[in-house]
Amino acid sequence: MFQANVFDQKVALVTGGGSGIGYAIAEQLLRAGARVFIAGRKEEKLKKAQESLSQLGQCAYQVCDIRDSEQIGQLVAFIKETAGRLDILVNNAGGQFPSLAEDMAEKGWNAVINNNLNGTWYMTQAMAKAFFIPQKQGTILNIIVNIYRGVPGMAHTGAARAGVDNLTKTLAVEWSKYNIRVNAVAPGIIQSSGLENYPPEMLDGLAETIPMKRLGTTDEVAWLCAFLVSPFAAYITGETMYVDGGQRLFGQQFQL
Ligand SMILES: CCCCCCC/C=C/C(=O)SCCNC(=O)CCNC(=O)[C@H](O)C(C)(C)COP(=O)(O)OP(=O)(O)OC[C@H]1O[C@@H](n2cnc3c(N)ncnc32)[C@H](O)[C@@H]1OP(=O)(O)O
Ligand SMILES: NC(=O)C1=CN([C@@H]2O[C@H](COP(=O)(O)OP(=O)(O)OC[C@H]3O[C@@H](n4cnc5c(N)ncnc54)[C@H](OP(=O)(O)O)[C@@H]3O)[C@@H](O)[C@H]2O)C=CC1
Repeated sequence: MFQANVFDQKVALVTGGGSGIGYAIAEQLLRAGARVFIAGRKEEKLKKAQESLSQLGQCAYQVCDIRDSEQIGQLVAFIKETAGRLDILVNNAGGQFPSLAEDMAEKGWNAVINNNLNGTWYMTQAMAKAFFIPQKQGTILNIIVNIYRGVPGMAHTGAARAGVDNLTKTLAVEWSKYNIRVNAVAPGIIQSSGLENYPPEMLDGLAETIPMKRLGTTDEVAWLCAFLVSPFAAYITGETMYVDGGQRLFGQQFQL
């Protein structure tokens, strides 16, 4: 999408870069010249992704659970040792499970809040303190979900992602003095590995509930992400952009 040198000398970290949307984001950044680190919980997945992404440029992986501060500290050390700096953080790692609000166990609620809100925060604060604030420069991009009309059928993730949406605005203001931009992207329903976590019957007829009558692709999300972390978006901060084929404005989101 960009010329090959847009991210020359830039170092990026994509959490959840071993699959789906995160992989597509890593691919776009590499194609435009960035050096890219990917992180996730499953080594086998990361290794396979890194092998294929390395055909496009410098790519390394590290196992890191975004909920674990010790592992985040090890990731900071790894990036410092191997690249010496970080310019771009894409908080893409996340997930949840469908459940009616009244059926949700306390443990399940906490697991989803911890993964999507706390994990994103731990990673953001650690990378800002280690790199962006001392460098007086950095770009953070948070991947959330379509929260425009709430998230019926997944109240836990709606609450967690709305927290990240608001954090995006707050940090954009607080950290503008360090020349750090903070934005978010809210994908609609995207044809990616992530959808394998949902029963196929939940996906039946879903395209009809979207004005564009189709699901999005991982590239269509990644193109927007690459733009938002690029110098072409230098004056955009505190913004959440939807890439959803108009879904947020139209029709029924979930069969409840
Ligand atoms: C309409 C169609 C779908 C539209 C999609 C909308 C757009 C969004 C799409 C995406 O986000 S795609 C990405 C999808 N990827 C995932 O969702 C990842 C899947 N899940 C996980 O990563 C993990 O399960 C978790 C949610 C982060 C939780 O992991 P953790 O290891 O912390 O907890 P667990 O020990 O697994 O579970 C704790 C607790 O949570 C409850 N629970 C977990 N899974 C389910 C489930 N499938 N159904 C019901 N409840 C669940 C449960 O209470 C667990 O405790 P125990 O009962 O196991 O003791
Ligand atoms: N696909 C869709 O329709 C939509 C997806 N999204 C969001 O986009 C993001 C990417 O989803 P998608 O690519 O579709 O799905 P995937 O399930 O393929 O991607 C999720 C990634 O996050 C990683 N991950 C999850 N939890 C953790 C954790 N605690 N620590 C580190 N890594 C973690 C996973 O890696 P590993 O298993 O190795 O830990 C995986 O690579 C997610 O936040 C998702 O919720 C938002 C809206 C719609």
